[in-house]
Amino acid sequence: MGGRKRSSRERPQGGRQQRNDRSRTGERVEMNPAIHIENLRKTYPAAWRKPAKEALRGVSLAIGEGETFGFIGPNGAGKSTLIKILIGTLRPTAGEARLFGRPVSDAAARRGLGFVPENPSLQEFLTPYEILLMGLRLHGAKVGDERRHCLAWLERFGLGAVADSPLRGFSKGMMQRTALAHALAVKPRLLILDEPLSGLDPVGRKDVVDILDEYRGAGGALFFSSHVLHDVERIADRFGLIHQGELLTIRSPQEIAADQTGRYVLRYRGGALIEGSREVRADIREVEGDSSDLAGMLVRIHAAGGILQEVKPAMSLETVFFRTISSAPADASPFAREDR
Ligand SMILES: Nc1ncnc2c1ncn2[C@@H]1O[C@H](COP(=O)(O)OP(=O)(O)OP(=O)(O)O)[C@@H](O)[C@H]1O
Repeated sequence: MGGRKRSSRERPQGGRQQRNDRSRTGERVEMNPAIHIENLRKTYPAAWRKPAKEALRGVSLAIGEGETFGFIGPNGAGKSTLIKILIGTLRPTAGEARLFGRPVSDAAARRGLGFVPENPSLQEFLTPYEILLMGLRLHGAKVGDERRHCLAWLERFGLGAVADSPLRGFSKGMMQRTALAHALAVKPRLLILDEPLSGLDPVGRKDVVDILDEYRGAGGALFFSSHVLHDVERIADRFGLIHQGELLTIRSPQEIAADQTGRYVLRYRGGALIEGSREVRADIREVEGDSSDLAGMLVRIHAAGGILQEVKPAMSLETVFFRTISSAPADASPFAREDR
């Protein structure tokens, strides 16, 4: 942590120390990127009354040191399968996965890797402090005063007051925050997070996004999965969309934003309904219009006695993203409704 924070515009895509090598997918990549995946396939074998399942169908991807990559996809798309292969707990059926140039089957590849699964299961008789301390020792992280280091991270995640209380009785969000603190405390050069915000309340989500943004600003590589684009769009340098085991597209937030249609929704409170507006909740109204008419809409809302609450693009980023890579109508988007 620490160090000067860079904005996503300052940061080169693909992370720092980029060279002009090209992968088979045509991306500029480093010699030893944080993650390198080549034509990865995974088929779960058939089981009793269950046919074989092709969960990954030839995924190729390179993520540079210092890059933040969001892996987005609906339920069952293959996100967790790919993450399990990356952390070495699942063997691919075919293809190759490397961390910092080493095959994931090599234990040394995982040195400096911080990982948080979707539903972390932590030993309930341990305290958050003990969990973090174990992580430091396992990773051989050199931090000076271990207790102070661990407590600083626990405080960062709002767990300072319960640092020495057994995890028994912790809420799902507190477990998630303990697991995230554990992953960050080991000073990882690569963080892999499966649905890092699941189980967190809105305040917890914002805190975690801020902490991840800081980690990313200090140059760490981050690979996270999510089915909610909205929460994590701020921190990713690139997003990959996976659907039915195939990586359909990779885009930057800037490219996604450029795909917006130029139509906006203005939400206002009170006053009268203006032409084209509709009441979405008691006393809350929305009107949609073209960006060229934004000023006009504001004037009409003001004249009707309304108070502006929000201006947002007419389509959610998730809808734009999905439309970009698919001819499916927006309504058929398989993503979580949370993002709307
Ligand atoms: N152990 C398993 N045996 C058989 N099929 C599996 C197994 N694990 C996952 N699958 C199947 O593989 C596909 C991909 O699952 P995966 O868990 O990777 O998706 P996901 O994108 O992480 O989904 P979610 O967002 O719901 O966690 C799904 O169809 C799932 O049912």
